Amino acid sequence: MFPQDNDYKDEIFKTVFEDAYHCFVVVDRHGFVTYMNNSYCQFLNVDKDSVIGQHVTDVIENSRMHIVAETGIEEIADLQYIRGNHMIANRIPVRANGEIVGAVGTVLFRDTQEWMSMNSHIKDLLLELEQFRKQKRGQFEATYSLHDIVGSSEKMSELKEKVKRIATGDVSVLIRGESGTGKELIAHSIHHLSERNTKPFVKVNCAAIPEHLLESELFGYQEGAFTGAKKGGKPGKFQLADGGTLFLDEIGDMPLSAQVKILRALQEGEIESVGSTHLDKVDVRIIAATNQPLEELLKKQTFREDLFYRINVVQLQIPALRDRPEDIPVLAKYMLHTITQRTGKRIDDFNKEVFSCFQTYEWPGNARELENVIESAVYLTNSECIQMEDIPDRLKRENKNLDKVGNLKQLMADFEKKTIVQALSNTSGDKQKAAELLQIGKSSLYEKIHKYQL
Ligand SMILES: Nc1ncnc2c1ncn2[C@@H]1O[C@H](COP(=O)(O)OP(=O)(O)OP(=O)(O)O)[C@@H](O)[C@H]1O
Repeated sequence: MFPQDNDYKDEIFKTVFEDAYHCFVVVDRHGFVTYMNNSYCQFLNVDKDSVIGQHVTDVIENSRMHIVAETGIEEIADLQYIRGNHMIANRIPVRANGEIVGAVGTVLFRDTQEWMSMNSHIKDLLLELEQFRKQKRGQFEATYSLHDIVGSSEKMSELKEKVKRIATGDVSVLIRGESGTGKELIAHSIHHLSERNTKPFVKVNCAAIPEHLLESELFGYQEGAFTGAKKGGKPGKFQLADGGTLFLDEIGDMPLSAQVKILRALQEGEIESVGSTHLDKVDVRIIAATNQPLEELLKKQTFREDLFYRINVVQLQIPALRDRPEDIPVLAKYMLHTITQRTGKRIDDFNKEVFSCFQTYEWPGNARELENVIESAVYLTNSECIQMEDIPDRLKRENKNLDKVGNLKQLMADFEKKTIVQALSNTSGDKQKAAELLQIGKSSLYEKIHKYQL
């Protein structure tokens, strides 16, 4: 009981919650932060006012608070990796009138020194455990989370919101976007935010496996199934991903024979390994990715319509880098930071001219191309700031052309015309499909076709 009829209620509350060593956070049933105490804000180095109302996954690395607020299942003494350390977290659902209304989380540590010695001990043990796990599972883990996806343009913010909404639950997701836009990164993040995040994340690159090996790669094989088969057989990616997520990258390159089997696995939850006489039950969530126009493949009958509808329950479209130039500076700085951390080089900025080149270049290879350009510049440069001579000529050429043309209106019209011609050619002249591809209305497309006399 509090002393003196709760006279000091506020002071006690302040001491227990605000200034205690323990970190406290409260989220609502959708995972949005409603309270965070001073210790937690200091520890995370965030501003107290600005965290309120943010989604907890945007504030706390690897948080599972939103999952507890959704499932109502408490998690006690769970190890959570935050800011380079393993902390011990308790997450408890809050109920009111029989319904879950949110969750309270605490991160426990007494003082940094004590924690550091305990943490290094745990780190050693975890490292050892990790080695065993990796040997056992062959590194089937999602290494990236939503925190690794840099970009605050409206398009990327909307995308990240959508990722958060669809991550929990088992709905199949189709991620679309040009090469190098970050499709794999998004797939990792979905897995990370889902209830399956303690289970394997297994990637299959459908384009990289020869057709005759794809079936055994996906579904495994039994001992003696074919000449050269391993003793004891081999599990396939579906078995390895059981309970977790299977990421089918470049699904547009999947041969028809494998498509039938995948469909059965998704519909019935059953697979048949090569040489087996029985079916095995599997429980996997499918995330597929492609940069191919699947609708075109349906028409050409190289992609099954039933499989398309099965995997296309939720679609995420990742915008090309050229369509969100405001993300380029922050992405470039982030990449520079990670590359210099890895290589130990002391380079901390870009020359202004380099930035302006970055923003006018088309980036056909998207974020991957940007990453490669920065990585090569880091190796080439002699200064602490990336200079024009450190970046490839192709980036400068586009910039010069732009200077020469000068007339922005004309330049934009040329680009629009070129893009429409390209869209019409990609869709074999189908205007409805071209409008969908360009994400504009059909009547707007007709107007532009008329305007450019196409
Ligand atoms: N928004 C982003 N923030 C940080 N890094 C990014 C972002 N988008 C992409 N990257 C980086 O760019 C590289 C390419 O990303 P990723 O492999 O996910 O692209 P992809 O669309 O799957 O490519 P592909 O279609 O060629 O398989 C990776 O190194 C990734 O870390």
